[in-house]
Amino acid sequence: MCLWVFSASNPMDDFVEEIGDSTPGENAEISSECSRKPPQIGAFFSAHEKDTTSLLSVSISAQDFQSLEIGKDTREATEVSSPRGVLDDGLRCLDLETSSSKTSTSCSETQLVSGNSSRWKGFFRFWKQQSMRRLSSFPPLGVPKLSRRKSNRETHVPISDSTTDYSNCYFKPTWKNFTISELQKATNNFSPENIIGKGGYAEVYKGSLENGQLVAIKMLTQGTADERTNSFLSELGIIVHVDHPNTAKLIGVGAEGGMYLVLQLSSHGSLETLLHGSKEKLSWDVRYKIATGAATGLEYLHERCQRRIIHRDIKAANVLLTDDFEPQICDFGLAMWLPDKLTHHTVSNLEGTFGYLAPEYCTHGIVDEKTDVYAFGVLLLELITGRSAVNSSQQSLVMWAKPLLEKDDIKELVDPSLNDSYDIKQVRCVAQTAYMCIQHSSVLRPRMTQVLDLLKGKEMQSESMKVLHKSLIRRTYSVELFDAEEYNATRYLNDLTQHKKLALDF
Ligand SMILES: Nc1ncnc2c1ncn2[C@@H]1O[C@H](COP(=O)(O)OP(=O)(O)OP(=O)(O)O)[C@@H](O)[C@H]1O
Repeated sequence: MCLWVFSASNPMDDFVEEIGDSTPGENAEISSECSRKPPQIGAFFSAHEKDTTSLLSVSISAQDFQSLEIGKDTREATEVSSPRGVLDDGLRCLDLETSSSKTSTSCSETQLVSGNSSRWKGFFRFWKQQSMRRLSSFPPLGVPKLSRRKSNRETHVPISDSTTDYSNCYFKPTWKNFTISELQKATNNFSPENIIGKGGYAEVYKGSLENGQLVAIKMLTQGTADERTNSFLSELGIIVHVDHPNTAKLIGVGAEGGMYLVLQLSSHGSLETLLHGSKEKLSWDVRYKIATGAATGLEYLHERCQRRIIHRDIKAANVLLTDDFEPQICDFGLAMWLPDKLTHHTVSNLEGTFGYLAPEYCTHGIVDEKTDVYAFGVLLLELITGRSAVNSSQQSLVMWAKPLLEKDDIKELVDPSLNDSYDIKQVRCVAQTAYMCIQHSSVLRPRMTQVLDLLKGKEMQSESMKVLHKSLIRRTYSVELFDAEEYNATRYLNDLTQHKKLALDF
């Protein structure tokens, strides 16, 4: 396996070092060192340029924009793999450019990396100018337009050096810019009765637009203005980029008097509510549909989307269900891009949800597709067992289910409320898939394409599945020992408790 590690002893020195073949144990050591290092700045600016352009049509009031400006001090810690990081870098380049004739090292490095940087400077200058002019909403005809991409490989970069030359902008946004009065009208003035969900960052209201369309309006409520702006831009940057039947759909945004995302309403709400908070129990057929649909959505994010996206908060509360129980992955607030060249990214802040956090993320802050795969394995266990990821006595579902999975004790695993009405073959497939997804060692977890094969009982048809299967069977004594020593059950629970305590203290 090839591991790429960022060296960041000086955050300005962006370079990637190939470490070479390494065992999981070696990976852990190297990554541990990485996780203490600051995130890279500006290195992947060019990799995100297409996505950043999506933000062109978002109107940000001058006040909101000031929040971005005030947030400069915290930018050093911003992950460049997030759309927010990309945006911040661009703005910083612009600030430095306008305030000083000297160009900072990070900016010049950004320019070195990005062959099109001058166009990007143009874009940010343009965007900043528009915001400074207090354009609370772009008039439809004034919106700079870029064409929507036609294929995965096509790029339409809209910005030329002539900073406000609208004729060079081909972007045609597909979402609407809502005024605050439109949103108030849709939600009966944000009546508490219209609240359909609450998360750690937002309240979500059911709304009805003038044309009768039902929507979910996500109003960011938590954190400082700065944090809200960052979170809004991060989520927006990702959600405008994704387009799949199994991901949430954006209808519009509102940036007047707050920050709002207007989403297509998923009439059945979240899987969490249906699975754990409803008297009516989901049938096995619906659960299996949700398992395969959510896997398809996550596979799209990881492998089929134009840029690889790591969701970082896969959980039952972030899977919405449409009229016909089609699952849609939502809440891209923590999502980040993983540039093609990299196998993983390390983060310094532990974010996510207890019970779904992969061991390597807890210990080393490593984020890659496999951290999502682990969380997806927990979600599969919830579907089979009907139990929550962490119960009221803080018992982890993984710890409870693992011995039963190893004994293939399906009867004990399955949600008793299903009353034996389930397809045993399907349950076995889902259970085996979950087992592989929750492996301690991330290299032993399948990729999402393999997860899909496994869920459909096709594992032996695919070559890569056979390899993975063999590697699982051939787990050597030393690998087992590594897992046991590196991250045993007790330590996992200790970590969970510690993180929870820290979160509460904070
Ligand atoms: N499009 C939608 N249709 C129906 N319900 C929705 C929709 N979007 C969100 N919800 C409901 O609102 C809840 C919170 O939404 P969301 O997860 O986006 O908020 P958040 O504050 O970002 O959450 P988190 O704390 O997980 O980061 C969801 O679990 C779901 O119940």
